[in-house]
Amino acid sequence: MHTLPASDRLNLLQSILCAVNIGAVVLDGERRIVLWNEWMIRHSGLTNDKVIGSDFFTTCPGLRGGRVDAAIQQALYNNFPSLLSQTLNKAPFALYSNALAAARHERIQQAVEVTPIAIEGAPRHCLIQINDVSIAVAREKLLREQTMVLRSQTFSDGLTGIANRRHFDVAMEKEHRRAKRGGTPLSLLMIDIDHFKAYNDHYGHQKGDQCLIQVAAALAGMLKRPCDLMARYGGEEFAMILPETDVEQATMMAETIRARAQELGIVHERSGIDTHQVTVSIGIATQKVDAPVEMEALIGAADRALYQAKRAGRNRIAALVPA
Ligand SMILES: Nc1nc2c(ncn2[C@@H]2O[C@H](COP(=O)(O)OP(=O)(O)OP(=O)(O)O)[C@@H](O)[C@H]2O)c(=O)[nH]1
Repeated sequence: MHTLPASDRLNLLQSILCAVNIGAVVLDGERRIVLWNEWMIRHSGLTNDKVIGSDFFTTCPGLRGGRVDAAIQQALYNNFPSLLSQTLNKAPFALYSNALAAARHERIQQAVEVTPIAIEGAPRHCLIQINDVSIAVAREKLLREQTMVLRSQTFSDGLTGIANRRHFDVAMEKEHRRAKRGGTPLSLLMIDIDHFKAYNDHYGHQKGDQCLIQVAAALAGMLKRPCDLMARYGGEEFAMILPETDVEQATMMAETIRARAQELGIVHERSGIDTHQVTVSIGIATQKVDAPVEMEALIGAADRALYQAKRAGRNRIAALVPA
């Protein structure tokens, strides 16, 4: 087997340390820098004549007392290697991909590994390896953002932008459970645009869509508390979940919504009412604190109340207590 003489082997090792695409720093037992490879020079701007032999924490003062410091102690004094998670440690070393990034203080994203090194006849040293994980971090960030967008799309209605039926189902179940557990009232409003088929037939589907968008935005804008939810329940029907709201408060809210929809002044020649405006009918159901019901019973009661409001002439509200 052909082996290189010791001096050539050293040269080879040095060339490898220059060529590798990671940062490599070696500290002696006194935490003095004994190796600072080309990658480190390129990305730190600190040359070997400045760093070799110097105290590591004088050269990198920002690292004193932090996780890298603890990892170095673990390696030198306890002989334990450490891998510093990128998410917890962001970018500990002042390393930059180029001069522009340095001017903007945009550090390379880093994964840092600290390993103890045994050297024959000398106190233990440690090797610090720094990997540039900027691309992986950027990709992760993009994926997270895309997931957020997808999630919000999954829960919002494509036409009106308010919560969709799926969102309603999830929120309703959560609020129903919360009301039962906390012993609080829970109200549900079913809101339906009156004579909407006639509106579509008279003005066309596109105008119908515009009407839905306008009504949805106006009604959703009336919610005041973060746990209230207005959703498109289906077609021209909306549902409003009002946690911690008793029947009197829900009735007041429904009446305000009915009036607000009419105030929008959307012309509807076939509305069947003298003012020829788009109106809504609203069914209210409230689950009382002392008489909790199944969720389906609450939704059913709101539906029946809506039907009552329609039967009574539309542009009005009706309330039912579920049993
Ligand atoms: N433009 C538009 N129309 C829709 C949409 N979804 C449902 N509709 C229409 O909404 C209308 C609902 O009609 P109906 O259920 O008969 O009720 P209505 O005419 O509003 O009558 P009442 O509810 O009894 O006052 C139908 O003509 C549907 O085509 C939509 O996304 N866009």
